[in-house]
Amino acid sequence: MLEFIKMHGLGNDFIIFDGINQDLPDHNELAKKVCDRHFGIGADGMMVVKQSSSSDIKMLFYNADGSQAPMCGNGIRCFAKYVFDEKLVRGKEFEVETLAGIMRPRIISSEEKISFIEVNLGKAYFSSEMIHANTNKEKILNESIEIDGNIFKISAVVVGSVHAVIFVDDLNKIDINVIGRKIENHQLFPNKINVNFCQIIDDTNFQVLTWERGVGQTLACGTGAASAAVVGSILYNTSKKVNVHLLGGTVEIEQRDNEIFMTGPAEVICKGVYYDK
Ligand SMILES: N[C@H](CCC[C@H](N)C(=O)O)C(=O)O
Repeated sequence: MLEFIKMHGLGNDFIIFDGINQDLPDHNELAKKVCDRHFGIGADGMMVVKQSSSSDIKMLFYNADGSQAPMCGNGIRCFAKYVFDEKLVRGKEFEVETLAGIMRPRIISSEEKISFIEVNLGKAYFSSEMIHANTNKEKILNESIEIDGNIFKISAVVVGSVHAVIFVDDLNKIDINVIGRKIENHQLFPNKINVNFCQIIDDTNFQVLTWERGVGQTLACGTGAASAAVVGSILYNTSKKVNVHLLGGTVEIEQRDNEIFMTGPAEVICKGVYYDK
């Protein structure tokens, strides 16, 4: 039996296991099983808490299909609430080691069910090499790609994880289940990519639809929202502080001192034991 907590950030939901005080089986297999919405607990992703040698604590993240991802924005807010509430870290500001480097959460308000958390996500990177993009171009910024006869202007960026950002005039015209999947698996991105369709409402408000690598459509993506905010400020000179509205709610993204800060909720759904065998 494995103890777990289920949480969500803006409807992007996760199972978290303490991997310090209990032994866990193969993480990739476990993620696939617990995230299954019919035969498992049901979630978009799974996180494991581990001890870190370089930071206060370490987060491992897995998608619902069992693949490992470097980082998750909504996930790390939930992770931060969990390790703070369980006193696995000391203080309201701490460092979390992830495969994408060190992230710095700060607990802004803390209640049993819901807390608000800011996370310093670090910098955005555009190099095609980091994105593992199949191109000679140094970066992919507002490049045209054709999907089913339609041209999309795509930008690719690393903010914790890899993201494609596509600005469109009208999100209602996007069939994300078709186009999201095609861009995720496009030959330009041999390692696949998360996909964010973005409509600018005004200088400080974006609407974003998310398609996640290894999951499918989700209600929100924190690092995707941050990617949209960064690309928007470069291409359209939008504000350095924007509210990104997603299907599951709103996250605030601020760029200051060359770093990206994400602020939003983390909410507990339930705790329980998972019968692995
Ligand atoms: N939902 C997450 C991102 C997960 C990224 C993952 N799907 C990948 O394969 O990179 C977020 O809130 O930032």
